[in-house]
Amino acid sequence: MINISKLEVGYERRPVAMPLSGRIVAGSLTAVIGANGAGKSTFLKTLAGLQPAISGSIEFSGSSSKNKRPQLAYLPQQAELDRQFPISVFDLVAMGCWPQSGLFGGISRESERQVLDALQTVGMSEMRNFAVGELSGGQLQRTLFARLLIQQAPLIMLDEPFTGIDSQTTELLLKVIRQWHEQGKTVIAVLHDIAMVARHFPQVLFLSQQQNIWGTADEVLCHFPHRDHACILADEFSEQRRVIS
Ligand SMILES: Nc1ncnc2c1ncn2[C@@H]1O[C@H](COP(=O)(O)OP(=O)(O)OP(=O)(O)O)[C@@H](O)[C@H]1O
Repeated sequence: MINISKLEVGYERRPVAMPLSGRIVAGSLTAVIGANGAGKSTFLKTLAGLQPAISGSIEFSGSSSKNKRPQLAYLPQQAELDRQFPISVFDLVAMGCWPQSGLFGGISRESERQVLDALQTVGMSEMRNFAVGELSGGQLQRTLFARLLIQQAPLIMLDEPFTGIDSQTTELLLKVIRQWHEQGKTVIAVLHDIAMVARHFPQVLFLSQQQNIWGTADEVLCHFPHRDHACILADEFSEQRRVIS
């Protein structure tokens, strides 16, 4: 369980969104939505401990040591990745074993098998010796999901995992997310496609400069008259069904 209280996220003491309070229940599947610049990525980075909070608190309960961030797997936006880093698909996925193997340790037979299994799950087995720089956006995203798979973290955070990704890859990766959910992992994903959120994400957090709304998909998405839209525009939000701020 993650308890969030009066959390302000932003840069150089300047908040980029309204203070946020709520909780993320263990095993839940949450979409974070909002217009461009609403603070979704900043919120996710703050939750992951990659960005300091301006004020408020984030408490993790249920992990072995009280209020210690549990092991988490974080997928940044593709734009933040260095595609030219000289590494093969196999080695990029094997980096997910570092917590077990250490930075300079070779990977065990068992880890090697896990890497190959993960590559198979995302349909990248035959490209395992390709350099990452040679991959298409969809192939790179499959590879990064394979790395998330072998990290075996109970908490998974995904920042716009489907932006610019082809529909076949999106369907495959949505299946991986569904499996994580069935295994009881907590998954939080920043998304833009409301129709996809409505279909696949039971919990939704809507961030905006004016207010935040957090609840079930029905509670939150009823504010959007065009639930079949593929993107969220700030002026699409309907005030009439306001629930919480
Ligand atoms: N490193 C940074 N330093 C200062 N301001 C930043 C930094 N990164 C983002 N911002 C600003 O913080 C605000 C929120 O950015 P953020 O990336 O969290 O929004 P977002 O909701 O994820 O947007 P998008 O949907 O476009 O990815 C924006 O106004 C952005 O310009």
